[in-house]
Amino acid sequence: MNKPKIGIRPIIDGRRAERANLEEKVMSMAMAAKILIEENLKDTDGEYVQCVIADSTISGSAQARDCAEKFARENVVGTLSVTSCWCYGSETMDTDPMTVKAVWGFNGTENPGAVYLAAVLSAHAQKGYPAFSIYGKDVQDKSDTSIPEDVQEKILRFARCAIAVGTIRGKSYVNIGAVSMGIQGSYCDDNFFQKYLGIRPEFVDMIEINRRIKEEIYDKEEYERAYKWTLEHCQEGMDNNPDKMQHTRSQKDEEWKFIVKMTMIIRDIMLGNPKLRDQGYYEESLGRNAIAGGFQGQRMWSDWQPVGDFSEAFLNSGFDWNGPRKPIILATENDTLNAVSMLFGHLMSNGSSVFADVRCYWSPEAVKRVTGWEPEGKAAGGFIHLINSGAAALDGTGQSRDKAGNQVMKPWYDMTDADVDACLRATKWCPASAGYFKGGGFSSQFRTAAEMPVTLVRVNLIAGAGPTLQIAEGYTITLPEEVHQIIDKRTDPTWPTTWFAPNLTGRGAFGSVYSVMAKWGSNHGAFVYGHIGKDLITLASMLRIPVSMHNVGYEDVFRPHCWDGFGTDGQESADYRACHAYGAMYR
Ligand SMILES: C[C@H](O)[C@@H](O)[C@@H](O)C(=O)CO
Ligand SMILES: [Mn+2]
Repeated sequence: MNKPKIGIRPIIDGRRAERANLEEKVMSMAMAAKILIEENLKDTDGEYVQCVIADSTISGSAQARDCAEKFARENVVGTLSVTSCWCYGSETMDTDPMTVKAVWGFNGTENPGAVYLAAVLSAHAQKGYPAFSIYGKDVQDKSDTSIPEDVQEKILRFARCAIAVGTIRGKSYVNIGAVSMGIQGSYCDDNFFQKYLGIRPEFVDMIEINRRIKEEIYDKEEYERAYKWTLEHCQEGMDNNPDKMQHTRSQKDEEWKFIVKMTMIIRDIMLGNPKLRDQGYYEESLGRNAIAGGFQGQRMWSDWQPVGDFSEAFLNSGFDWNGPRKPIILATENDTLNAVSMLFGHLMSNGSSVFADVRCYWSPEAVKRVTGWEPEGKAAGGFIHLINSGAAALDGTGQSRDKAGNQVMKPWYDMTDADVDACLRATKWCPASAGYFKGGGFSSQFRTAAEMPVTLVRVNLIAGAGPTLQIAEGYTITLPEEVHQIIDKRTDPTWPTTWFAPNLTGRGAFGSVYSVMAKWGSNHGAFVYGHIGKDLITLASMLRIPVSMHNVGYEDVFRPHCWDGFGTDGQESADYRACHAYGAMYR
């Protein structure tokens, strides 16, 4: 596979007499940027991102063409033009409308790279090609070949987000089933996926799962292994159903077998499986080139078949019976917009995304009234109950540990056997709530028992405004045991619970926890590990999705330079105007 790459364009003054001493400097900047990216940035496969450098320095349009040809062959999705000197803006710039662009101008004054930067950015702005501006805060000596820290951060953020744009381009979104319970996000918007993300939506009827189970279209050797592993590692939890609604032991035993097969089948529908080819199922073996998908579940499935919770929970986790593996994004209730939220979070963290109902704001007063406990510390302003109706990536237990022993959620490729074990031990599988889910199955029950920095994300579609993004950085918090029990039991205690306290800024949407909840765009959100709001803001600007609400500091907002041409004060409204002016990336 020709993976997306970052292309580096060393730019130079065309006057050969002048450039002799510059050639080396500009090439050394290109090389330094390549090394920085290749040594620090991993893609979602856990592989280091690759860069290509133009075959020659670029002083004008002939060399710009040669470079563009090379980059097209190499699947370059983001271009970083670098220079330490004055060069000719509109003659050297990258004019390929499909690449994401940045320019790094060396901050020195002998041969002013930053003057080129300013000039070429004005050309980008005037021609309508958004480009990110990178330029160090402090003047460097001409002989200094190091990349200052502020420049490093910008180069890496640009590269991470550009690679994400290239990773999703040309992939598919697989809707398994149709619309769940009238949830609007579950009406897959073809226009949004195709034009904003470059992703092709596809539909597969849920009956396909039954067909593959009935006709045994799955890898039987893997199934035996997966089933055995499941019996050993997945603890059955309490049956919360009234006695007469409980399924019998033998029904439950059959349901376990069914849900393991169903998980493999959904994965195979999305990604394919060469083993199916050996069984004579060539078309099935190909899969659907999915980057994400969703499962309708309620109601036409869950009214008579085991719920999809086991499948959704494991596919979204950073591991399964085969050990650590890349999360396979699968939205609950076919909420396509939450799937995109999960996808964005995954692309920025290389870890799992946890799907959740944004269910309830617990004010400090309400907590006190119901439990007698006065919230303190991070809970002092109240908190939000994140709880999906039965499925969540097991990474959300917060049981993985970093080297220092802190509880974290990790990029999947850093997960150890001990992490996997700990996540499994913290999860119970409770028979699904029979009132809601007549077909049985098992819900993943856990509580996030860790204080972790996380970012809650949601993509919305707003008539008149188009797609928008909401970002809330904050912390998962833990509550005193008794308090947790009292308020968790007010809803379905067989579901996975996370208590979330967003970081407050004292202003606007982040003036209070209440306001964060009140302004959330839908019943769902997805959280990932870390405070990745600044990465999401950069990614959203590349895809021309305005951010309607965020709690990231002004200094950390990094968008294409021309965004400032739409206003530098009220960042949100300038973002909307810029996104509308440039429009979706793929027309
Ligand atoms: C069981 C219920 O139907 C839940 O699935 C429902 O509250 C939701 O999750 C809505 O998003
Ligand atoms: Mn829901």
